[in-house]
Amino acid sequence: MSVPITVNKVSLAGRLNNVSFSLIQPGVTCLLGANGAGKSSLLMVLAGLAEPSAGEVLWGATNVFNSTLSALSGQRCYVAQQHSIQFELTGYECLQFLSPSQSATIPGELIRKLDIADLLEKPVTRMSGGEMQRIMISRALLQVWPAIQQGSAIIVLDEPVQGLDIRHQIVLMKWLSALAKIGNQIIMSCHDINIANTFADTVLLAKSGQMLAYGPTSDVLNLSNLWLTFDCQFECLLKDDQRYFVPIKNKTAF
Ligand SMILES: Nc1ncnc2c1ncn2[C@@H]1O[C@H](COP(=O)(O)OP(=O)(O)OP(=O)(O)O)[C@@H](O)[C@H]1O
Repeated sequence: MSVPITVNKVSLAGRLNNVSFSLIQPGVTCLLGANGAGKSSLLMVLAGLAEPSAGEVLWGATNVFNSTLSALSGQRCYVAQQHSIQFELTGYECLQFLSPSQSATIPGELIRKLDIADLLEKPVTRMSGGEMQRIMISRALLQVWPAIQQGSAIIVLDEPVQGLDIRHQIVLMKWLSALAKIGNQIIMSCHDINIANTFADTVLLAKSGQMLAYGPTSDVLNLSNLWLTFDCQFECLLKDDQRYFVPIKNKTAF
């Protein structure tokens, strides 16, 4: 059963200022904004990992910060923007080590969608950036696998397509869309406007720690909002009824 998320007047000292929005329906939500806009800060608050100095985050009727992290960990997972694993663990050991409550079996669907079969025996210290990213996303999804099957997981991903080649980006985003269709909430940051435009049901636009706009992707992603968000002018191209946003060279505010 899907979990609605309400962010109510959230502030985080110097990083977020009075942010409010709600995600009632399950879906893929993309958070876009310039460097330093507050995307990672907001995702950490949403995931229950950074307590706001004011305001509240509700998952259904539950105030996230009245729950313990162990109580939250079966329902929500989180992938950080940067990873640092110093140990000589294999991909398989990394999944097991970081998700000790899981059985030794890694679901075939997870292995196929993240394309990690060849990474399970490979030490993470010898993985490429994109390979490591696929293992870290797998680890997070494995943590909440039973909730994902029930359509009640909250999946918080900070720049999940960062470092992935285009094929892995598309396979991942299509899969996340399918997981959202069975009730899961996917909330992710992204620097690729066209990934958001193609796959997101909802877009949040952040600027200077505040929410500039949020709502259905087709409403929120428009040329004036993109200018306000990024200080960069875009052109909108149409092909087969699909919009593509292309930045115009030499049309930035700087
Ligand atoms: N741990 C921290 N303590 C205090 N301020 C922080 C901390 N982490 C980030 N900040 C500041 O908060 C602001 C928002 O940072 P945040 O990482 O949330 O931005 P972002 O939108 O994710 O940026 P990027 O696109 O570069 O990843 C920045 O000004 C940053 O310097």
